[in-house]
Amino acid sequence: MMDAINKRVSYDIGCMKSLRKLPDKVALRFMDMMTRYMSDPSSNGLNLETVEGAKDSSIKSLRVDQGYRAIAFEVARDIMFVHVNEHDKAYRWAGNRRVKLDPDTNRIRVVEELDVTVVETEPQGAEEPRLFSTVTDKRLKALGVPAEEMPAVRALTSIEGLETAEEGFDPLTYQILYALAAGYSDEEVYALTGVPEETETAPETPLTDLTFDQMIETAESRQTIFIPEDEKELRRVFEEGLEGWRVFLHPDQRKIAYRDYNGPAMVRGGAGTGKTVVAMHRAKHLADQIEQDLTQTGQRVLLTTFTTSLAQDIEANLRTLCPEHLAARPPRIEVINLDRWVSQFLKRKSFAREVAFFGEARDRLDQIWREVFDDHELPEGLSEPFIRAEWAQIVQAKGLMDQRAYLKVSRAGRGTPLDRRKRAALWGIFADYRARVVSEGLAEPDDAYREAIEILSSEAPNLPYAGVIVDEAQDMGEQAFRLIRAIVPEGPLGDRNSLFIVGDAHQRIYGRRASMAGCGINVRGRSKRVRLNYRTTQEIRSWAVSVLEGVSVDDLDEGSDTLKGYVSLLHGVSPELVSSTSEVEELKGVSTWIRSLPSENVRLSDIGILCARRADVDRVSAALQGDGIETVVLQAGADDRSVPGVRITTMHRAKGLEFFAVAIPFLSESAFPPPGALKSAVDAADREDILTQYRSLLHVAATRAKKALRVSWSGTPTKLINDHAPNLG
Ligand SMILES: Nc1ncnc2c1ncn2[C@@H]1O[C@H](COP(=O)(O)OP(=O)(O)OP(=O)(O)O)[C@@H](O)[C@H]1O
Repeated sequence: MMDAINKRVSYDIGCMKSLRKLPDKVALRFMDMMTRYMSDPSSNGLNLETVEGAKDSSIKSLRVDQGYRAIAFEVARDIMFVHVNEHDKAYRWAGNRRVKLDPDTNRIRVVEELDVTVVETEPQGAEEPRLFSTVTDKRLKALGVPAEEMPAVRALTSIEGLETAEEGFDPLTYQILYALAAGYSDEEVYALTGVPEETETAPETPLTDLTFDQMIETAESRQTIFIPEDEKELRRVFEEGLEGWRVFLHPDQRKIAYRDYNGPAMVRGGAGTGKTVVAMHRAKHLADQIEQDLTQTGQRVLLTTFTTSLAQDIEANLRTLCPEHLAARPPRIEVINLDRWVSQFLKRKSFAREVAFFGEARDRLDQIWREVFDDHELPEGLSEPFIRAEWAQIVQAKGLMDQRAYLKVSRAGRGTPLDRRKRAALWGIFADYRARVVSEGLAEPDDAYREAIEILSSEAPNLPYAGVIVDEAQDMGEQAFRLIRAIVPEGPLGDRNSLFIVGDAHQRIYGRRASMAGCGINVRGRSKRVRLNYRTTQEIRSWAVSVLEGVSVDDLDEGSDTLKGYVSLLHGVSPELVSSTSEVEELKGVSTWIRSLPSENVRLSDIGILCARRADVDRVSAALQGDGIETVVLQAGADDRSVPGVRITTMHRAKGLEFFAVAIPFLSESAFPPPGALKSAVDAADREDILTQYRSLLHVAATRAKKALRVSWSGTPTKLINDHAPNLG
């Protein structure tokens, strides 16, 4: 007999789901027993009893209270709970179950060995069409359905029947069957379950050799099995309800987050594929390493984003995922948006100039440009907006400090060519502008980044960062990445686990662009893609993708990316595309749509109305309020969903958020892109860039919707809505 202290307890997703159906007091009692056992196994031993007549001798029952039993498998040092139910039902459930090590899917499976004759005599009637009658046994097996479950699969006649029978199936089998019933192709089912296709190369360790305690730890098993690290984590997961993602990662997500890399790594993936979740788990993994390795004491992980609101959301979620790392003194994880990090760093270094991120300081920069333009003659054929764009997109983005560098620089991507003479003339203007900015005690954000890079390179201050994780990488420019590289430079001992970069260039909405290689960050061979969309239905996703049709998108490095090969976990209704005759009618339509959403499932705070322009936000808010609908205009800072009201905000601010239902109004030709945006285009190439940016913005807005999307315009719709999008005639 093994000592109780050495037992490891785990819970499969079926156990968690069965608990949710029981009275609270039973679930609480079970939680209490299990957390007490975990905190002190020797004084709170688990009295596991053999289940008489069970097919599998490792199946055990545990008395939760007089009327309820939990069912577990006890194999060597592991106790894996799989079900909790009323006494008789629990025993009946346990009778035919077996635990199975399944090398084909690299998982622990819990299967029911059904007596075929029992299935045949079920009352559905022989003529009733079977749900999977067109799917062969061979195909089901290849997708990951174990032979033992085949009779039960064959007996199913409808999706509803499948849903009712969920508890009867192994959790992975259920996922496969559900996807098949919903019409997924085999390749899509593989993406969903993470089961490797047969053509993939065989793993190094033959999986057949794995024992139960090794098999339960695979990334695949852990898609459906939760192994708590301590009683605090167990309590958190029980208490928070089944917030699936916190514990049940997709195998690809787990493999990407929980491993070592010999250098910078990158994760790409379309909207809603759980990139931010991976970034959070990565932070936890690195912080766990810091905690366990005494030589790293005092170190921390920097998790940085482009926007403030995303940093706040991530910090709040990390407080449930790994509160101990944030509460440690000093904390083992720091979450902050990069602009803020730079400001704080420069302040500590007594940088005297004010960084013009927004507001009055930015107005002051506009004023300086006006003064400079008054004092200089513009080179022939070049406009003021062109010169300002050249400054921002070339000189500042690339950190050019002298004329020589500017004369040599590649201006790839800029439409209007500039010969040497024009460049020299322009440099005179740029140098004057820069001198005036400095003498006014101001700095542009790119100046601040450059300054910080210089300080880091020359002083090599001993920053406490063991690694940096970057979310929303697509919106960060070259200087930002040079800075990130300077925060954790490659050291004499190498570059292990230094940088972890997460992003999606399809969602680039601020016009900045950097290539990793160009910034000294080599991710070659360490670049991964996550493909399963957890947020948005297949129907909404494909509409959102159609908006980007024909646009070529980079992979945040030197290559290109595509939105092909993604799969959504959910199916639903197609987006509603609504044409109105006037904006008043359009807004009335939005009110009616809000009222038509099922109020028993959808809180007002789960509805988002997303507008291109700030001015429209207030207009929509006033109109909805006029119709008696409560609204909340989102400002900076985290969104507290317990405050009631439909959320109204800009498409930019909505980045990183998600809503059950989203409406995007004012997509008429004259309003989207807003006329002002295109007026600032300095040449044809710039105009193309702006259009792409607005396509991405619409893509971002549409992919905030989980289940329902309503897109509307009055008059003629914007050209950015693709002609062959669904429902558009
Ligand atoms: N393994 C998982 N199981 C269940 N839900 C998940 C899983 N991974 C992510 N999710 C959920 O999917 C949604 C999208 O995740 P997340 O915000 O991390 O995606 P993202 O790729 O960063 O999206 P975007 O780029 O659009 O901002 C969230 O609701 C998240 O909780």
